[in-house]
Amino acid sequence: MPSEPTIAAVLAGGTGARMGAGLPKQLLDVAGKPVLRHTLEAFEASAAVDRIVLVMAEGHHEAAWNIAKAANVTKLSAVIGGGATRADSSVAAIRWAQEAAGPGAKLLVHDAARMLVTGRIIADVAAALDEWEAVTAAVPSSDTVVETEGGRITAVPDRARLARVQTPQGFRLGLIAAAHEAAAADPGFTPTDDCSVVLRYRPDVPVRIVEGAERNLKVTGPEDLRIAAALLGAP
Ligand SMILES: Nc1ccn([C@@H]2O[C@H](COP(=O)(O)OP(=O)(O)OP(=O)(O)O)[C@@H](O)[C@H]2O)c(=O)n1
Ligand SMILES: C[C@](O)(CO)[C@H](O)COP(=O)(O)O
Repeated sequence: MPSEPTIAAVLAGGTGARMGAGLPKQLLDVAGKPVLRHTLEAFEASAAVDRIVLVMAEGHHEAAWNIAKAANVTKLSAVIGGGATRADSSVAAIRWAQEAAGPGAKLLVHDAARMLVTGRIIADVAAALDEWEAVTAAVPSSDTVVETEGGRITAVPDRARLARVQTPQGFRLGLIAAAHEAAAADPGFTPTDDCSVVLRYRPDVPVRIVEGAERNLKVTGPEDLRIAAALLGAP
């Protein structure tokens, strides 16, 4: 019996306002290639991924297809529009995946901005979905992280219990679709990732952690572009 497909949902639907470049940061060059190309190449190269759906800001779909073509990304099946928030863009990808595959399919949701994701992380997240329904890459916190209010520290959680969450985050499609459907009816909840949607609406489902990597950084501001270039050994 053929196994369920694995679909990578690459999210590039944001404005990139914190980059201040006036265009989506995924179109900026790092080490001679757009951020988006680095990310697409990682998923293209992964034997764990069958198809890619790219969520792209409106007005930039043609540019995205051109980047994929230049990189010979044959797994890219669709470029679709996103939403006002990251969660809305996730939902757009989930809806596309539901049309393309059954509820047992694996969906790997990834920030296009995490352009240095490794093949090992992608493979580990996909493999963990053979056993678990929800999985995320994460790294331990080497900083002490505090809770704050009004410029004052209100709590210092035990660092040993903290991790910094990355993407890809992997889900069985039926689970993440149902969790986001429940979240849509809750206007007071603005999740910053997809695992928090599962934790809130399917608390019975454990969210498994697999080892991420410090190099799997999220390109958010201008200095992240310089860090990513340095990690790639660019002059
Ligand atoms: N409406 C949105 C918002 C974010 N994202 C994607 O989610 C990832 C993480 O978001 P972030 O780094 O915050 O991206 P931006 O929203 O682009 O940046 P900013 O917050 O500076 O506007 C990015 O790959 C971004 O493109 C998305 O697909 N749709
Ligand atoms: C999903 C994420 O990358 C996990 O760290 C992060 O929450 C995305 O946040 P952003 O505000 O959309 O950059």
